[in-house]
Amino acid sequence: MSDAFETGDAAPTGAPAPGDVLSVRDLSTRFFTEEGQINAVESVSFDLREDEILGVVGESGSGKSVTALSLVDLVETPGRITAGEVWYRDPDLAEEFRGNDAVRVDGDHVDLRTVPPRVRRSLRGPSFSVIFQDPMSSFNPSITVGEQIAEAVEVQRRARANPRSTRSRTQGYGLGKYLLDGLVPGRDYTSEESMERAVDLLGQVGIPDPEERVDEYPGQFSGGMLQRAMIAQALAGEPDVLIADEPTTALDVTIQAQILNLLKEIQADRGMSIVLITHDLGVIAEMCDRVCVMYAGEVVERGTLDSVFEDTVHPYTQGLLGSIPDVDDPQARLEPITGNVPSLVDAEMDDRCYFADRCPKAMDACLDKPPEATVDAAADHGAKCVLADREYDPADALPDDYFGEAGEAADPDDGAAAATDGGEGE
Ligand SMILES: Nc1ncnc2c1ncn2[C@@H]1O[C@H](COP(=O)(O)OP(=O)(O)OP(=O)(O)O)[C@@H](O)[C@H]1O
Ligand code: NI
Repeated sequence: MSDAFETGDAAPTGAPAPGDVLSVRDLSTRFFTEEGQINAVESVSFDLREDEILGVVGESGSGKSVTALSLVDLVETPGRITAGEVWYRDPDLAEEFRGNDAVRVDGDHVDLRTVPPRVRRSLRGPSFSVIFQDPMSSFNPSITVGEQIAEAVEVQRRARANPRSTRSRTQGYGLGKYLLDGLVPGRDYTSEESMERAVDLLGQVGIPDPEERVDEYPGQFSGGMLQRAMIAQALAGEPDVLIADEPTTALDVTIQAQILNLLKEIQADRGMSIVLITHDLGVIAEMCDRVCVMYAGEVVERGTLDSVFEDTVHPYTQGLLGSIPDVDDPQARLEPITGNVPSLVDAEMDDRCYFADRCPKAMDACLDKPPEATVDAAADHGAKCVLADREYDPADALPDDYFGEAGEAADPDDGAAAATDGGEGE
């Protein structure tokens, strides 16, 4: 046991367990903008277990994507990870850095925040892969889909032959924003073998006639087919962890279901772990083993799907659950959570439960920031809410107008956008 966790307040979920592929501890990511410091991710902790799908859900602007980018070290300026640990299980990597004073190693886990950036980059593809909402912007339109997948295969092949050396230099356009520092892949870059593998992968993700489609350009693919191609590309490196950020949001409902099924199959066949980001609790219910609910940059409730859905503690989670369309009664009125997502500008954030101003059960006690309380240890269920420890008593409710005008219509697209001057550092 290293001293890596002797960092003051106890991380809610402790040291990484052997079955955790990823253990995130107190991760914070900030954007330092002219409007001030934006607390996009605030002390987030969770574990990703072997062979599971972990859902991350929350309204727009709750920090889901920035959390994903933080995991793969792709936060761009003016953003920066300001605190926390990202423990990744990799026995070889752990062995390589054991005894290195600058790198935190714990058993088979390595804190990726402490390894050299070159090593972190080298893990994208073979260890982590990311798929995004919009496959169109992630493919280079002037290179065939096959070549772009073959390039990802090549990257992986070279990485195997030459661990942690030049692989990032040659990473291609395929995953666009993600495999950043690429040269333009071309025929001379992609061997026949890797093209064959690309055909193979396209077949595996359910693209008909892969031998022909491999030579087509991204523009010739439908949105659903391109999303499949993107998944094929993400699989090229045979990653342990697949991070899927709203992978179906841009697709129509039938195609959405197909892509989600595909992800589920892939997960089961390969025993990989998936972080599935969505704003749709219905998708979470279909897909996930465990769930993290995010609000205003924080994980406000997390645990096994059953426990979080059945013994819901946080009124925010309850609100999200209340807004799932009922498949049996699609005409039923949904109840959106009223009010807006809060500003994440540091100077504007009160030191209280961030949901209190929208919460139907806000009490005096909510004016202090609630730590994460255990709801059900066996279900790994915790909530940052005073209701984890006590029953709601209407007698304790804050006056209706406590936070000013209540009952504004929910508008998930604005809210966090409102920013003013006067941000200050930590
Ligand atoms: N480049 C940036 N500069 C400044 N602020 C940013 C930047 N990127 C993200 N943010 C802020 O970080 C916060 C979290 O954004 P994030 O994209 O993670 O939300 P999300 O939960 O993924 O939302 P959505 O469901 O809309 O994708 C938002 O307040 C956003 O404005
Ligand atoms: Ni997002």
